[in-house]
Amino acid sequence: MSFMQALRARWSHADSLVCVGLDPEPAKFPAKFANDADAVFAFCRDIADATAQYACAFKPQIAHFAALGAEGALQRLIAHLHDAHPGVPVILDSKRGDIGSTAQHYASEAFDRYAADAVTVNPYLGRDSAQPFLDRADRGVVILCRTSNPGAGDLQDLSIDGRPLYQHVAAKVAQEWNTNGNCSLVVGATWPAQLKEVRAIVGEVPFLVPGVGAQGGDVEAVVTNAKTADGTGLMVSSSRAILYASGGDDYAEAAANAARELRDQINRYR
Ligand SMILES: O=C(O)c1cc(=O)[nH]c(=O)n1[C@@H]1O[C@H](COP(=O)(O)O)[C@@H](O)[C@H]1O
Repeated sequence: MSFMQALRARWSHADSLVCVGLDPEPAKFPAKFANDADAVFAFCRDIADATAQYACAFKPQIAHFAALGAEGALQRLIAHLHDAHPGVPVILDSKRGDIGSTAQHYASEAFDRYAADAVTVNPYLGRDSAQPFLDRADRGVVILCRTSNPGAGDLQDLSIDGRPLYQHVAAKVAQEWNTNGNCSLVVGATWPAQLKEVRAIVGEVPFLVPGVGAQGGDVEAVVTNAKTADGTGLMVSSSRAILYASGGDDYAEAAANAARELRDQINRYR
């Protein structure tokens, strides 16, 4: 099953548009992990197992593992996600982008080494830099469009031919890069007006929407501005607000509650 098929099936079967972000920060782990040499894997596994029923996707963020020298834990975690939760697609958040000959290796890293179903990609180097990812028709390519951070507009809002750069990215991806139907776009939850504008440009192309929870994005505004006609089209991603909902022994239960509450809040506006 392709990433897009899996995502659509999951939206429907789990009745959820929640993407659970897996961004391990050992300093925030509960005390019981203090002497656990495999804490990064064990903590993320516990969170994933507790939240899977509320998730349309998982999104491990690679820098959180690589900075700790924990790439092996990331590899085992993704293998565990596939084994234990086979219907839930995994998006590797690595925001890659480089000349084509190097990008091939980044695509292989995401899809062959880590066995991710989808990967985040930075489009700044242009079409040939994204091509090795786009060519993997069964995998998802999640392309940065209007990011959630405060400085998103520094470059993404620069006006070119009368409209901002991020709108050019949206139009190019939807009309030219999406020949395999495997593209989605990152648009931050912190920018409701831009969510609406991009939705109007790209039709049914799915959005990855980070920025609810710790970054303060408004769930109602996200869903009403960015859902598709059938009330789907979104992977609303939250990491810290789920992962660190409790610093105590009830961390997994608290994470499950946070994911369920986010699902329910989203579903109120679909
Ligand atoms: O591509 C992403 O996932 C991403 C894009 C973006 O515009 N903003 C953004 O926050 N992210 C990622 O989404 C996650 C947000 O984490 P929380 O703010 O803790 O929910 C982090 O892993 C970020 O790297």
